[in-house]
Amino acid sequence: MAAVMATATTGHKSIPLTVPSAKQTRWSPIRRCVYRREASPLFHGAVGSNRADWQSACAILSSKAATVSQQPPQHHDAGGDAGHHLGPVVNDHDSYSAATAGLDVVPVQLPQPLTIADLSPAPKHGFQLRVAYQGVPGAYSEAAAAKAYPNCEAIPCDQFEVAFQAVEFWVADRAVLPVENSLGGSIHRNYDLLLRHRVHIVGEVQLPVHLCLLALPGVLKEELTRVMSHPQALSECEHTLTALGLNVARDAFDDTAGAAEYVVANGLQDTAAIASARAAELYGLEVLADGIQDDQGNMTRFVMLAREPVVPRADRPFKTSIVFVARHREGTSVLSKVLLAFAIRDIVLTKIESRPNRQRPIRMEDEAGGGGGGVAGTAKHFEYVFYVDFQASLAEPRAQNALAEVKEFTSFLRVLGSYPMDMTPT
Ligand SMILES: O=C(O)C(=O)C[C@]1(C(=O)O)C=C[C@@H](O)C=C1
Repeated sequence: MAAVMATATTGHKSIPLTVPSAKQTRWSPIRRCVYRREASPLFHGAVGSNRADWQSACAILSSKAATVSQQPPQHHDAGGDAGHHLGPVVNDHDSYSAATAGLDVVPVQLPQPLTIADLSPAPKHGFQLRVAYQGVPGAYSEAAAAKAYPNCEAIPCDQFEVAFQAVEFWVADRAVLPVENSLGGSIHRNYDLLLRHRVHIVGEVQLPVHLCLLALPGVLKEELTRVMSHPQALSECEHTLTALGLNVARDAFDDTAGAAEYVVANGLQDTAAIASARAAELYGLEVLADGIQDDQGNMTRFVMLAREPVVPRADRPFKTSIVFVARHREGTSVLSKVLLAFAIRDIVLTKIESRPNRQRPIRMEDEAGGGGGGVAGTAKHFEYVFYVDFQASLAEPRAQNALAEVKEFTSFLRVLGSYPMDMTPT
């Protein structure tokens, strides 16, 4: 599957562009895509509708200016034709045009995912907040970015880590990344990356995830031999897929919208993608089934990341996220001591996650309870890094006192962020 992912998301490279507007859209080269004429209702009023604005605009915003004339994809050299401000058309899979031929779609330019190679130097930009997300346009993460920062310039990234680095290297002002889903559980990769990167959680956003089964126009459900999507999305609808009679191969892909794009790019008549209705619009697929998530309340929680923390306040509901490693002498009882530090102060814990402590994955303990040396009768404990979210602001003395106590039991403690809770009605 790795090869599949590489083709879809890293086959094209971003090229620096010269644009007359304030922005330098390194992440907005041209590529062949398909696009329906209707603008998405998701993103309102964020960009002008003239062609130059549209070409210099970001992923999300370009959808607003969707009414482009039917025209073949154009080829330009970077910096060649200043009047067009287009990067080169990247067409390393000519099957794309074959696949789209005959479909009721028009070519469109969508931004390319930022790759690790695109991260320096930081581009100049105007006034819009630049928000990095993982995936391609039409991904749920793009919708989460738009919900978190309604008029933002959304920057697609091909990997979670690239989105982290985009913020660290000032290519983006924020990143919006998924951390957990109500059905599929935690997105562990992002927990691990939170520890490795010097960014702060400055907010959270919860997004209802409405999954659709998408296929090329004319394809029937009965013809499908494979569905592909982000593993999280596949796990969110596994029972419904079976109930729909789709006991077919399920292939993992980098992101939901990327899977949709891949189906179109390769003209796959026997493969469906599980992705958003917006991805169907963007890439010209048909919705075979709508709302196929196993639970209608399916929800993904994203965190907003920035270089600087927000100042904690006590006048509205806040959440605080911490990560810690137990002190060895506390042994395995440290977790209960930490939990008690919150419980006695009436602080609600909303989430606990444990991840392997890769610095020291195993701890030996002999029968007497001390450090063992690999002799007979030595217990081997897995060592963890614990992530805890609790419902209080760092501005509150009870939270400060709880953390002071937690510090006693831990060899490492970091506050990942104290930030406003997402209180938007579902
Ligand atoms: O693939 C996407 O569209 C994403 O935004 C990623 C992601 C995830 O990582 O959980 C986000 C929300 C959905 O729950 C499924 C997938």
